[in-house]
Amino acid sequence: MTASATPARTDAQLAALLPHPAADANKYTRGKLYLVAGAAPYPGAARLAGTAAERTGAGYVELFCAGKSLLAVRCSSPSLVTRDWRTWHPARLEPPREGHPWACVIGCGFDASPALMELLAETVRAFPAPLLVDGGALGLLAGETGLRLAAERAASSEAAPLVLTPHGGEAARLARAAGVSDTLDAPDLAGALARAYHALCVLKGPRTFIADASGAVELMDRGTPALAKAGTGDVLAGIIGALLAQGLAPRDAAALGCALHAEAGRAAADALTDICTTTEDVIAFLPAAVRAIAGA
Ligand SMILES: NC(=O)C1=CN([C@@H]2O[C@H](COP(=O)(O)OP(=O)(O)OC[C@H]3O[C@@H](n4cnc5c(N)ncnc54)[C@H](OP(=O)(O)O)[C@@H]3O)[C@@H](O)[C@H]2O)[C@@H](O)CC1
Ligand SMILES: Nc1ncnc2c1ncn2[C@@H]1O[C@H](COP(=O)(O)OP(=O)(O)O)[C@@H](O)[C@H]1O
Repeated sequence: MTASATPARTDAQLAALLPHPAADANKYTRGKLYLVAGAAPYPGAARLAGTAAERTGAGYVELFCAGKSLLAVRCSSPSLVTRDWRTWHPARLEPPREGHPWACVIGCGFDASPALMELLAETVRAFPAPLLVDGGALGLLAGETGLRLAAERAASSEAAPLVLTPHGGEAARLARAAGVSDTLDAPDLAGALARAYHALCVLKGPRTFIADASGAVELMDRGTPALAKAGTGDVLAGIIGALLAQGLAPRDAAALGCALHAEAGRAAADALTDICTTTEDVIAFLPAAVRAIAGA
């Protein structure tokens, strides 16, 4: 039987979640996003996620990427603080201080290299604040080791939340690894993945379903086929990551993030046509999305 998804939230409900900065804000109180992304073949994915996070209000985005991606990202996005991911050691981080929220996004532009499995494992084990897993890292998570790491994270005393943002292909891999039927309807599949991986699951597609392990599923269907372009998923990961980094609860960050992403796609398509909209345009039209939702 298909789980029934609750309808998308109203703009007024979403507007109440927008993280406007306080008058006395600084870049750390606005929220820090650690972004572990961009293997050598995919520096663009790291840049897309990072700049989308900056546009969504994160005060500080620190990007850890492959040595070979460093120069490309640094030259194209000087405001991203960009480091070699061999210096990423989440186990050495002290938990964030009160009023200085953090989050981490890992996996945009990951390939299947075994060294990246170690990076992912250390991050799932030790990152002490909300963690979003996207892109190639979802393929690495899809296996016995990934299932065990997710269960251990959920059982640890801090139990900082885990968020997964698979597209249909990534969801099928996660499902196979967990013994979940990948023929389930999307809302049921999202719920089954949430339970199997002890996570909030944002199952992306023309209609996006946000499910948690309790069985609650929320529908977001305000997108546009103009969003069917390489890299728009990396943009969504950066947007939701920035909202988590600003202290929103995972369900709220996912609902608002998906709505902003969809609305930015619509605003870009209105201005530039559904044919000509590029992934970079989706980031450029995030202000229009914020205005549309804030004006509700
Ligand atoms: N600019 C950059 O640097 C960019 C870098 N990127 C990075 O590339 C990495 C690989 O990510 P990826 O998504 O390109 O490839 P992969 O995970 O192998 O999945 C593709 C397979 O899944 C299947 N599939 C089924 N349903 C699907 C669906 N709804 N949506 C999409 N696919 C669906 C599909 O099968 P098909 O439908 O063709 O039968 C196909 O065989 C990742 O780290 C990402 O971050 C990209 O974001 C692009 C911009
Ligand atoms: N036809 C469509 N209608 C609405 N949204 C779409 C459509 N196709 C794709 N999207 C959205 O675009 C994004 C694509 O993400 P993903 O497949 O992960 O791209 P990538 O891996 O290239 O970054 C998702 O947020 C998805 O919901």
